[in-house]
Amino acid sequence: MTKASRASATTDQKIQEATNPHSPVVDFGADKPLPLDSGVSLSPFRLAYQSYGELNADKSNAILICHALTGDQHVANVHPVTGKPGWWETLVGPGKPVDTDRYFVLCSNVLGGCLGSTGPASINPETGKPYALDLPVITIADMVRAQAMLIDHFGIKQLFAVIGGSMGGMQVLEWASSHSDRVFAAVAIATGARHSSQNIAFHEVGRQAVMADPEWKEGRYLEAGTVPRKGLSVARMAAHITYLSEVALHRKFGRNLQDRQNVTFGFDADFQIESYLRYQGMSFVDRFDPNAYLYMTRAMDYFDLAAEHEGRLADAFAGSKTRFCIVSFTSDWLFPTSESRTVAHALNAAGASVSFVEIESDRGHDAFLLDEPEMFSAINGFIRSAARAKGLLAQ
Ligand SMILES: CC(=O)SCCNC(=O)CCNC(=O)[C@H](O)C(C)(C)COP(=O)(O)OP(=O)(O)OC[C@H]1O[C@@H](n2cnc3c(N)ncnc32)[C@H](O)[C@@H]1OP(=O)(O)O
Ligand SMILES: N[C@@H](CCO)C(=O)O
Repeated sequence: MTKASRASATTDQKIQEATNPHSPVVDFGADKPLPLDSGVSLSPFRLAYQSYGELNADKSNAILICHALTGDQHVANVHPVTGKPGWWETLVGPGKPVDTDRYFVLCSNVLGGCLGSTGPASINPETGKPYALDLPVITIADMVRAQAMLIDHFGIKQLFAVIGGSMGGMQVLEWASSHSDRVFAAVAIATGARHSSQNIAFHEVGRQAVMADPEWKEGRYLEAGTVPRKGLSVARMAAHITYLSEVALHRKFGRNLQDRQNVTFGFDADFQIESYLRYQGMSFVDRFDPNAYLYMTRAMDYFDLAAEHEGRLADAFAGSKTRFCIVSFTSDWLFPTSESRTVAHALNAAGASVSFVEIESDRGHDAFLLDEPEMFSAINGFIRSAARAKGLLAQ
C-alpha cells in the first residue's frame, strides 16, 4: 500500500468512524426539514440515540436526558469508543433516581455532535464530502427542535421529565420555554439561562487553539487525512480547568511532582497537574471531532434565553405549568449558583413551580458528573413527587 493510499484509507476510516452511530438512528428525510435559528433549513438530517426501559401504553413515562458539551447518548451503557461506563450510570438505571424499571429513558446525540447525529463530520449530500464548516451553525434551540422531532417519532406527546447538566441544562431550559406544554417536569443542573462573557472567553481560546493548528486545514482535515490533535488537546486542557475547582486541584495534585524527585529545569510535565491535563487533552482527541467542538461551544455561546424575550427572563417561562428543579454546586465557578438563582427568580416571577437546591461540593462544575449523594437525593425526591402528581406513582 502506498503512503497516499494509506492516508486515504485512514481518511475513509475516520469519516466512517465519525459518522458511524454505534446506536439506533432516526433519519429525517426531505419531507421533514429542520428550520434552524440561522435562517436556513437542514435536510436531510439524522439523530442517533440510546434508550433504556419501556415506554408505557399511554406514552406518559418518558424521560429525556440532555447531554453536556462533550457528552453523548451513552448515558447508562458502556461507551463504544472509550469502553468506559455510561456518563450518568450513577443516576440512571434500575432502581436508581432515574429508574429505568419505571421510566422510558431516552438520550440523543445532539445535532452538530459527533457520535452518530448529523454534525460537521457527516457527509454533506450536496457535495459527497464531510460538511466541515459548511454545516450551518447549530443553536441550543435547534438541538431541542430536532429532539422534539425525535419525540414525535416515538409518538410521545408530553415528556414526563427533561433532565440535563451544563449544556444539557441549557437544553432543559429551552425545552421548558419553547415547548412548555410538552414538559411535565424539568431538572436543570449546573447551568444558566445564558453563557457569560467569561464562559464565551474560555470557549474562544479553545476554538482559536483548534483553528491555529496547521492540521486543522480550514476545517477540511478529514479529507486531508490529518487531525488537529494539538489544537483540540490544548482547547480541552484549558476547558478542563474550568470544570474543576482550586480546592479539588490542590487536594488531588498540590505541587506534587510527576514520577520524579526534582524539577527538571525544562518544560516537560514536571508537576502532576501538568501530566493530568496533558492526559485529559490527549484522551479527549481520541473521542471527539475537532469541528464538532467548534459547533458545540458556539451553540453554548449563543444561548441567551432572556434575549429572545426582550431581556425579560421571566417571560421565557410565562404561563408555564412545568415543575422545575434547579440545582447548583457551591464551587462551580463556570455556572455559579448566582446563575441558577437568576433562573429560579425568573421562574418565581413567572408563577412557575420551582425547587432550588444548592449543593455543598468542592468539586467544581463537573460535580454533576460525579458521585454526589445530595444531588441524587434531590433528583430522586423531585422525580418521585412529580411522578405522584402525574399519576405514575401511587400517592
Ligand atoms: C454529559 C457529559 O458531560 S459526558 C462527558 C463528560 N466527560 C468528561 O468530561 C470526561 C473528562 N472529564 C473527567 O474526567 C472529569 O474530571 C470527570 C468529572 C468526568 C471525572 O472525574 P474523576 O472521576 O475525578 O476523574 P479525574 O478527573 O481524576 O481523571 C481520572 C483520569 O485522569 C488520569 N490521571 C490522574 N492523575 C494523572 C496524572 N498525574 N497524570 C496523568 N493522568 C492522570 C487517571 O489515570 C484517569 O484516567 P482514566 O480516565 O483513563 O481512567
Ligand atoms: N465536562 C463536561 C461538562 C462541560 O460542561 C463535558 O465535557 O461535557
